[in-house]
Order: sequence, then structure tokens, then C-alpha cells
Amino acid sequence: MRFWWQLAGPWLKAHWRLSLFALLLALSTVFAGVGLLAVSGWFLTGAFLAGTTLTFNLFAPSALVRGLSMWRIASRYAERVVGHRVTLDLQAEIRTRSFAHLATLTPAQLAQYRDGDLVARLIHDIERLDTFFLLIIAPAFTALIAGGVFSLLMGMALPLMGWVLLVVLLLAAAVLPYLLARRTAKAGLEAQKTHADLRALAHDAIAAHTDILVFGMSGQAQAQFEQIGLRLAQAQKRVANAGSWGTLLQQLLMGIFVLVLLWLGAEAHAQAELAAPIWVGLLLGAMGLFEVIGPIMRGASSLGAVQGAAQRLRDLAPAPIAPTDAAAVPLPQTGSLVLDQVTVAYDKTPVLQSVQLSLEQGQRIAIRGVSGTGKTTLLMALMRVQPLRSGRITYGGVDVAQVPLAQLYERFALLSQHSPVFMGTIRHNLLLAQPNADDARLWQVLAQVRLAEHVKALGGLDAWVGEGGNTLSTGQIRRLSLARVLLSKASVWLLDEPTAGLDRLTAQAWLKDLHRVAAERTVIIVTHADLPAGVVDQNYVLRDRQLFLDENTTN
Ligand SMILES: Nc1ncnc2c1ncn2[C@@H]1O[C@H](COP(=O)(O)OP(=O)(O)OP(=O)(O)O)[C@@H](O)[C@H]1O
Repeated sequence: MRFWWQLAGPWLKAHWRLSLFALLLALSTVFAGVGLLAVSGWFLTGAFLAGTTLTFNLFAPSALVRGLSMWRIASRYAERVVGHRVTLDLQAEIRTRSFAHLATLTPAQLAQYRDGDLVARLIHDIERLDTFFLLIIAPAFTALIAGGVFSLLMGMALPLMGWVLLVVLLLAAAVLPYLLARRTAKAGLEAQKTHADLRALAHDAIAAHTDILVFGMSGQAQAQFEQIGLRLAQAQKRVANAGSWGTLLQQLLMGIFVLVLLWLGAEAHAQAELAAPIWVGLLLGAMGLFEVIGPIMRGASSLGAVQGAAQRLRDLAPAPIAPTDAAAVPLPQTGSLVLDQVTVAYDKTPVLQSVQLSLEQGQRIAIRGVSGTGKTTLLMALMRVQPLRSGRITYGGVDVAQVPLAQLYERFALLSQHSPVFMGTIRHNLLLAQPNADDARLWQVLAQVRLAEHVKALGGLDAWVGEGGNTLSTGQIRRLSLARVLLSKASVWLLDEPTAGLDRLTAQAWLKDLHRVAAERTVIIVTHADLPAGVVDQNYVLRDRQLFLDENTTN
């Protein structure tokens, strides 16, 4: 559970007093409950015997019963309040840390996972880790301390009984849960994985809904759902079966213990070594203790799933690539952009090999090339999204690998091929690039990308664009993303297919404006489109992993 500790440890260390208080309150509730049962047993037996001997003092036990009842109520209330606070805050911490852990992944690492699987890891697996404190740590802690103290008390009355209780408690609260956790580990992991498969399939099916219908694949998709659903049910059944067996064995063990206790107590009572009220009190107290131990089995049967969830989250980012911000050299506001012997590879074969490029501030170029030659990869390398295998990229003479990432993103703005529109308003989507921009500036960029009229028709800047911009057309989504880039204060614009999805007239009109809008910015446009004259200063072509100046294309 090292991974769990990595996520939860800092919070627990920082809030150890509150966490300990929550555990002590849980313990206090157990003591009050067990004490109540023990005293009641003692009291009732004493009272019964008093009927025959008239020597029993009723006042002390009845006051104790009332006191313990009040203590139990108050303790339980406080335990719930503090326990929930710890559990919820810890959950928030685990989630935040898990997200931060995953945020270090590069797009290449993310590309190895299906969307649905990633969502399952982010939601379902993290949810599993949340339960570790509540279902495992807290019950184990209370059972250990309360069991130890009660065994000691029982040992003081009758040493053999104390030892027997200790052994039974160790078996019921430690050995059996341990065996159960081992037994359910594989099925727990399988359940987590299958759950993720089901989610991934649901995502794929929603994304490809129209194609599934058109190609008549509904039956096939349904069969796949059924098959995975069955696998999930089987894994969950295996966990539930093992859990039931564990609980049965635990109950049997406790039943046998009660019989042994009755027998040992009867012997001791016959030899006048143990008073009857104490005997019954200890018996009921031990039975109260067993009530506390029961939930440990529930935690133990979920331990496999918790472990599986931790493993899946750890696998996702085994060695997060930390931004190399160590040296933290400042990046100049403007300067020449130079790629020196840049080589980039996703696997063994490089996509870009010893690429050379040198651009003065304010220069605009287009890069063309057959699909799959590495144009997008080049932009990703410039944004430090894709690491270089060798070579370096400098801006204003500073190696961009040495600067804080946030600063790089202030200087370089990227319009990626799949730039998204986020759920919210037009204003919300634009302000992401420039939080302080006023309405006049927002309308200005909307006009520049030829979207102002449509936004007015939608109801203005506060018009809602729906999830993924589903109230906008593909071309409108593209223009809104483009407006976001125009709004940024970056000195270098990297535009990957900026006019994709735009009709020819709109595209040409916007491109003709580009030099005016870009002003002194350096612009790299990756495109397959014909550009109007004057849009760029130079054309390049990416071929055979290298960048060549293309003298034949004239714009
Ligand atoms: N995350 C990745 N993992 C492995 N290979 C990748 C990854 N991304 C891209 N590639 C491969 O790298 C090569 C270059 O891809 P890239 O997207 O840079 O090409 P492109 O020139 O921009 O193509 P297009 O014009 O179609 O957008 C392709 O062969 C592609 O399969």
C-alpha cells in the first residue's frame, strides 16, 4: 500500500491530530458499547442473584449503565462528525494528488490508453482508494486496541480466558481477513479491470453510435457488452463468495469461543474463582467486541480491489516525466526561434531527424508535407509536449527545455488539430486564454475569426455552447479555438491546420487578415491548404524526416 501512502501520507502527516482524534473517537465508541454490554450482563446477573441473597448493590451498576449509554451516544455522534470530516478531506486529497500524478503524462503516454479506461482509472479506481481508510485502517485500529484491552481485563479475571480471547481475536481480526484479502486479490483486480473495459466500450459505442447503426453492428456491440458484463459479474461474485465464507468462518470462530468461555467460566465459577455477574459481564462484553470485528471482513474482501486500483493508477504513470524546470532560466519576450539538429521519436525510428530551422521574430512560415510525415510532431516538440531525443530548440538564445513550462506557454500558443471547446459560455472559452480581456477585445477576436455575427445571433458572449461545443458546427468550433489563440499574449503562434472545417471563403478571408492580426508575432502554420499571397514569408516542406525550404510554392 506504498502507493496509497504516497497519495494520502502528506495529508495524514499534516493532519495527524485530527486523524488520531477520529480514530480515538471510534475507539471510545467501541469501549462505550462493549462496556455497556459487559456492565449490563454484570448488572442483570447481579440483580437476579440479589433476589435470592439480597446483598447486591444495585445503585452503582445502574448508574454505570446510564453513564455508558450517554457516553456511547455522544461518542458516536462526535465520531461520525470528525470521522466524516477526515474521510472526506482525505478523499479530496487522494483525488487531487491522483490527478496531479496523471497530469504529468505526455500525450504519447496518454495515447496508449482508451478514453473510457482513463476515465475508469480517474473515477472508479480513485474511488476504491478512498475506502482504504474507512474500511480497513479505522476498523483494524479499533479492533486491535479494544481487543487488546479487553483481553487484558479478561485475563485479570481468569488468565486462561484472556489468552483464549487474544488468540481468537488475532484469528478473527487479523489472520482470517489477511487470508480473505489474499484470496480476493485476483478477483478484485479483475473486477476493477473489467469495470474499466465496460466503461471504455460504452465510450467507444457512444462516439461511434452513428457508424454502429449504419454498418448494422448493434448486435455485435451488444454481444460485447453482455460478454464483459458477465465477466464483471463473475469477478464480483467470486469476491462476494469469498467474503461470505470469510464471514461464516469468523462467526463460527466466535460461536466456538462463546462456548469455550461458557465452559471455562462455569468451571471457574464452580471452584469459586469467578463471580457469576463478572462471568456473564465478560461474556457479553466479548460478544459486543465481535460486533466491532465484523466490518473488518468487509474491508478485507475489498482489499483486492483497492490493491488493483492502486496498481492501475501506478501503472498509468510509473515514472512521470517532470518538466525540467530545475534551472528555471527566464525566456525572453521576443527573439529568434531556432531548431538545431532536432530529432524526435515515438519509438525506435525517429519521426524527425536532425531538423534545422531558424526564424526571426515576426517571420511567418507554412509547413506542408504528406500526411504522417511529422508536422504535428514538430509543433508538439516546440511546445515541449513531445520530448526531444536529441538537439535543442532555442528562443531568443535560451534553450526552451530550461525554462519554466508556464513561461513557455505564455510565449508560445498552440492551436492543436483537436483543440476543444469547453462546456460553458463563449466568454468562458475565450477568457481561458486571457482572463483579463474586456468585452471589446473579445468581440474583436471574434470578428477576426469571422464568428462575431453568429455569436450575436446566439445571444452574445454569455451564450452557452454545451458540452464539447455541441451547439456549434465543426467550423465554428475551430474558429472559437482560433479566437482563443489570437487572444493570448504569446509571441509565437503555432497553428495546426487553422482553416480545417472552414468554408473556402471564410478561410481565405481570415488568412488574408493573418499578417495584420499577427503583427510582430512569429507564426508557423501547418497546413495542406493553398494560402493566399502574402500570408507567409516562406514555405517549407517536411519530407524524409527533414525540413526543406520549398521554393516552388509561391504565396
Ligand atoms: N503518440 C504517438 N505514438 C506513436 N506514434 C505516433 C504518435 N503520434 C504520431 N505518431 C506517428 O508519428 C508520425 C507523424 O505523425 P504526425 O501526427 O506528426 O504527422 P502529420 O504530418 O502531422 O500528419 P497529418 O498531416 O495527417 O496531420 C505518424 O507516422 C504517426 O503515426
